[in-house]
Amino acid sequence: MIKVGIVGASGYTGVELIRILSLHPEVDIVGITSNNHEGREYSDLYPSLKGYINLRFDELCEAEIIRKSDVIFSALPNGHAYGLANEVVAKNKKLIDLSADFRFNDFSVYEKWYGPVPLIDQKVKRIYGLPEIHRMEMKDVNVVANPGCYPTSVILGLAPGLRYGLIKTEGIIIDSKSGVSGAGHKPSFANLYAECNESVKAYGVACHRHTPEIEQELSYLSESNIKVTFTPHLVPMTRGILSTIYCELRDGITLYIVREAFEEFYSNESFVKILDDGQFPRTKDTYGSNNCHIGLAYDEHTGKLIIVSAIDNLVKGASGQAVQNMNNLFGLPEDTGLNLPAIYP
Ligand SMILES: NC(=O)C1=CN([C@@H]2O[C@H](COP(=O)(O)OP(=O)(O)OC[C@H]3O[C@@H](n4cnc5c(N)ncnc54)[C@H](OP(=O)(O)O)[C@@H]3O)[C@@H](O)[C@H]2O)C=CC1
Ligand SMILES: CC(=O)N[C@@H](CCC(=O)OP(=O)(O)O)C(=O)O
Repeated sequence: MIKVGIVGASGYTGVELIRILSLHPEVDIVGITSNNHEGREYSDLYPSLKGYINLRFDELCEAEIIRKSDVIFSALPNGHAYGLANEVVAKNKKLIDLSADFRFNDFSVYEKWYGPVPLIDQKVKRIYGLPEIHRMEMKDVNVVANPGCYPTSVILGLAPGLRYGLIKTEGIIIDSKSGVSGAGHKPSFANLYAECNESVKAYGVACHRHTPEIEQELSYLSESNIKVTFTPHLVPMTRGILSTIYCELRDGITLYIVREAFEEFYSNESFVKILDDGQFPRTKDTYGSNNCHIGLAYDEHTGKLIIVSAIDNLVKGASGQAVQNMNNLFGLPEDTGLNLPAIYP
């Protein structure tokens, strides 16, 4: 059995990790930490998991959680995973970090958008953990940077078109919408019921910190320097991300060619589903699952390709993808413990 420790287990991605891992056939959860709930029974905080986990929260002690675990999931806010990574490397264990701390190839990009980066052990070998793109490079790493929720939906939506050179690299526009759980469980005025309910708002317009993450991976896929227009929106629902992406086809490329390319690119993937012609994703159809649904259309009027992609931000956008990465790190079939359809209706 793989011994798993979860730091930041009391947050929304933490509780989703425990929902998934408590049913994983190869996992034993050996330790959970929180900032404010030390000593408290997990199911006392989250009764939905009563009978599935029988642990109390520990105070976060990096050395202790690393000692008893084979792999640590860090579900802490940005900026907290560096110390853990250094210790993990020293003790020859693995870290899957759900924050943005290790997502950037160039740490100066992180510093510009998030803040200072402390000294990192040169032996930290890390990878951007979007398995559909990077699983082959995952073998020898000790730190997996789990992707952001918006970037997951966007990169999966654009990967085949860019990898096969079917779409133009300039002028890509991304309109994304997220449920409120994307902001975590930390209370904030902006996320109060009366602020979010019956309201939709754009935020982070022209400055959201997921823009450079999206650009890094799209540039990698297309082997060029891609800039995108990315606008996220907050919508009054709990879970889910829907991204609508507008781009231009290269000369001679048709929707038929694009659809064939998407189907081929994802033909061996367990979690990415290309919808039939004329069908478009709904967040409801991915709710609680690790699936990403993608729909495609060609707008004759403007000559644009429109790609619509839906995920559950807490599953494929965070904890499900993290477990997918763990399965890869430990040589298990990638869908182990994850092969559940969405909850519907
Ligand atoms: N929510 C989402 O959809 C997604 C989130 N992420 C990323 O995953 C990470 C976790 O997100 P999420 O679960 O939503 O966040 P939450 O705010 O819900 O949970 C954060 C967790 O970190 C703990 N924590 C907070 N501050 C500290 C601190 N200073 N020292 C130690 N522990 C601390 C909290 O403890 P306590 O409960 O005691 O406060 C809690 O366990 C973040 O980096 C986020 O950016 C990535 C993709 C999607
Ligand atoms: C709705 C909402 O607030 N969403 C969050 C997404 C947070 C996240 O997952 O981002 P990192 O892991 O990169 O910090 C936001 O826009 O900040």
